[in-house]
Amino acid sequence: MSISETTAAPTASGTALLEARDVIMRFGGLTAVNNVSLTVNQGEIIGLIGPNGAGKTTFFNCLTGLYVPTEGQVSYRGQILPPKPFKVTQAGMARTFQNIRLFHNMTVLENVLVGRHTRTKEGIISAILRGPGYRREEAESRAKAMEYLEFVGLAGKAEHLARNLPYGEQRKLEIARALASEPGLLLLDEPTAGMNPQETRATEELVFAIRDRGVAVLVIEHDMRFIFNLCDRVAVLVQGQKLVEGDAATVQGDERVIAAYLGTPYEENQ
Ligand SMILES: Nc1ncnc2c1ncn2[C@@H]1O[C@H](COP(=O)(O)OP(=O)(O)OP(=O)(O)O)[C@@H](O)[C@H]1O
Repeated sequence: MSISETTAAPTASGTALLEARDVIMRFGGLTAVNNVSLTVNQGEIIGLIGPNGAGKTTFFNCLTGLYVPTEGQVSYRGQILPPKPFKVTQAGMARTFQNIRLFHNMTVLENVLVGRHTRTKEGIISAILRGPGYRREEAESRAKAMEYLEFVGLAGKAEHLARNLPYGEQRKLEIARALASEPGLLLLDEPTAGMNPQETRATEELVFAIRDRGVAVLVIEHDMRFIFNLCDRVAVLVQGQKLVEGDAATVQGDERVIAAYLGTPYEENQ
């Protein structure tokens, strides 16, 4: 499928990477995402928060090609993305999942190698014949994969089976696998779910380090301390709609956000 051109809007903070415009996702009579637009620029860490069932994961699925939005448009670096996860990864967006999706009976290293397949060129015939091109590429892939494992702190466990890693390390492995596709934008769906405070702090550092490598990050998270420490901007989804978007102080001080989290309607003239 071809990727068609649109115009990428450069912004004050840098080049726009992801531009979601007026995205709507309906499941029968339920509008899970209702007209949401969001831009992520190069060098940014953007947070997506909202109460349970607000539509955050559904929006992620629309961005990453798992769902075809009912309406709206998603582009990356000015190219409209085809709604196919493989094509989205190839274009430069990688993600992790709320419910960890690793190949549990494969080793840690093999899991990262799977993440590299969108960046390898040698075809299936070459792989079967194990020609020189394939062997060279395989060696390069392994070296790169080890580099990503080193980066997330799992190099010492490269030969362990993924299923034997503690939960927090499985989340790190998912991040290494996503990074192995060399994305420009990484989408993290609840990266600290199930982590203890120490692991959460380490994940915070890891996300900063990812940004410092030149990868922008869009992150869904329920841990507010994590989000407000980390993010340049935060968008709040409530019942499928974007209620507020701004820096930490703006969002934290917004009465409507507080009301949405407490489950009480906010009256405009209070
Ligand atoms: N495949 C689907 N079919 C039908 N309804 C769905 C589907 N996926 C999500 N929904 C509904 O869409 C709404 C938004 O769900 P979603 O999982 O996106 O919310 P969320 O903000 O990610 O929630 P949480 O914080 O609990 O993960 C919910 O009402 C959910 O039940």
